[in-house]
Amino acid sequence: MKRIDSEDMRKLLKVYFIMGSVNCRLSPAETLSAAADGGITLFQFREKGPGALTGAALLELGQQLRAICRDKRIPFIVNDDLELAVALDADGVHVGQDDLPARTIRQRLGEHKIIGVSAHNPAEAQQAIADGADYLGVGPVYPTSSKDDAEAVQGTAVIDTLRRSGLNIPLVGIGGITLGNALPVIRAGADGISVISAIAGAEDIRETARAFGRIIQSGMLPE
Ligand SMILES: Cc1ncsc1CCOP(=O)(O)O
Ligand SMILES: C=C1C=NC(C)=NC1=N
Ligand SMILES: [Mg+2]
Repeated sequence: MKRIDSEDMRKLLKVYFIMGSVNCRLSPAETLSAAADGGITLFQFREKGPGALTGAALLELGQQLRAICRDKRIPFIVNDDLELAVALDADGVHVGQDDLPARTIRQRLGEHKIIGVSAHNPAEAQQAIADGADYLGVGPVYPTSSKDDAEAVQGTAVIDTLRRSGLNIPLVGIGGITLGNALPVIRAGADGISVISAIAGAEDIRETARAFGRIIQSGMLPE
């Protein structure tokens, strides 16, 4: 089996929804189903922060969300936890700079699984690419309240800098992204946007996900 093609990876990154039980207004299952009906292109199960589930409850929620993604034909990514990803037969894993290196994940999961790595500068980006990452998560682009240990807010300049340094790897922006500020992230060179609260906390989850899709699609069109 070979690695995912980068153009296919770019398509998956367009509207990349991330969530865990602590982020949801409705139940996680209702939230994910509505986001999926709104056309999200990729999902990441990220059970983290105060009140996050652990043990059997974590596994059960993961199985429930994995089943929804299988049903809706949306690839299912697990944040941080390689063993949970294996237990849930996830399509991939996303790791930060303080998690297992992508090289180790690749050896454990094999070529056909998706590996994403958080990067904040060209050096971290280059290392992730050398380690076999399929995409980078770059941010926080704007202030966020969904990650209590987020690195410094960098604006869209961080994406611009990575692209100007010649990096062509599939890349998604993340951090405080809303319908109102998503387009600059695309204009700076991201292949898509990654969102927790703007979708999970939305009044109308399906319509909000759909609106992100329209913005990304329109933002991609040449002027
Ligand atoms: C996981 C993560 N990594 C950088 S910012 C962030 C949280 C993004 O959440 P939100 O979209 O609600 O700002
Ligand atoms: C920290 C993160 C950065 N980027 C992505 C896509 N997911 C994450 N969990
Ligand atoms: Mg992490």
